[in-house]
Amino acid sequence: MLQIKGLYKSFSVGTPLENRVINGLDIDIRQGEFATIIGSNGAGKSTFLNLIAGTLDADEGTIVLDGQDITDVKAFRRANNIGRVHQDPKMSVASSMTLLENLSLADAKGESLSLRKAVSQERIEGYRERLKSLELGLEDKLYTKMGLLSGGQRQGVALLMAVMKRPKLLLLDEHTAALDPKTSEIIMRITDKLVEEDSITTLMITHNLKHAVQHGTRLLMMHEGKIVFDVSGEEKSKLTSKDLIELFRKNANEDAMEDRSLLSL
Ligand SMILES: Nc1ncnc2c1ncn2[C@@H]1O[C@H](COP(=O)(O)OP(=O)(O)OP(=O)(O)O)[C@@H](O)[C@H]1O
Repeated sequence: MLQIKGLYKSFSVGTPLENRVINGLDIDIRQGEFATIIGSNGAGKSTFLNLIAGTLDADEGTIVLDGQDITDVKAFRRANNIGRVHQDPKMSVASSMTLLENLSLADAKGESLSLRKAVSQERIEGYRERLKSLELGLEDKLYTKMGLLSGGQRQGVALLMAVMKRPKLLLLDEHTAALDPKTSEIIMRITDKLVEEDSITTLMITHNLKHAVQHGTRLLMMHEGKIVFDVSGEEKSKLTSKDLIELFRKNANEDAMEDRSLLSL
């Protein structure tokens, strides 16, 4: 489904601040896989997702999504097939617009202006049903501005919007990191539900080692711009947070042990 070969990305090239962030990364993600991605601060996780989404251009390498080479495809075109949720809700939803306006915008993604349909009562009822299934009390808030909703409610809506057009790929960039532990569990339950409903191929960056082992079908550890550990299936399901700390010790340097990953067990 997603094949990445020989990916490189550096910042500030040719200056004393040159930073080689992605260093020959190869990965093949199969259809329907849900991979959690962990790694110490600065390992290149967000840069990796930015390169897939096209918000950053790769220096070298190829990215193939569902058989199509998208390496040179612009980010706004890739967005037709790639849904994304960020840590900051402001990057995924329009805070000054109502919930209904946000949902209808997501619903119209990829359609030309002339083909966009008016929001019918039937559509509104459809949105209400989907919102109800999130169990976040959003079904009666269609005319509320997004900025007035709680952080958890906004991330729930952001997830719903990201999967609304059944994307080929869903990218989650620490989408629960800004939430309190209880709300973060609720958002992870919703994540699992939405991903499973449509078998969406998903990549999720997390600093929460418990989430990394409890969710998804595959786990990837990044270090210095490469995948240094890759486990799936039964092996993944047997993995514990403690095993991950051991793996950090083995695969990363001592600095990695100091970072906030260990605070989120
Ligand atoms: N647009 C950019 N311009 C310059 N440097 C950047 C840019 N984006 C990322 N970097 C640098 O690349 C390195 C890796 O950053 P990245 O955000 O990918 O790491 P990460 O693994 O997601 O870290 P964290 O867990 O802290 O979010 C960092 O040193 C960062 O400062």
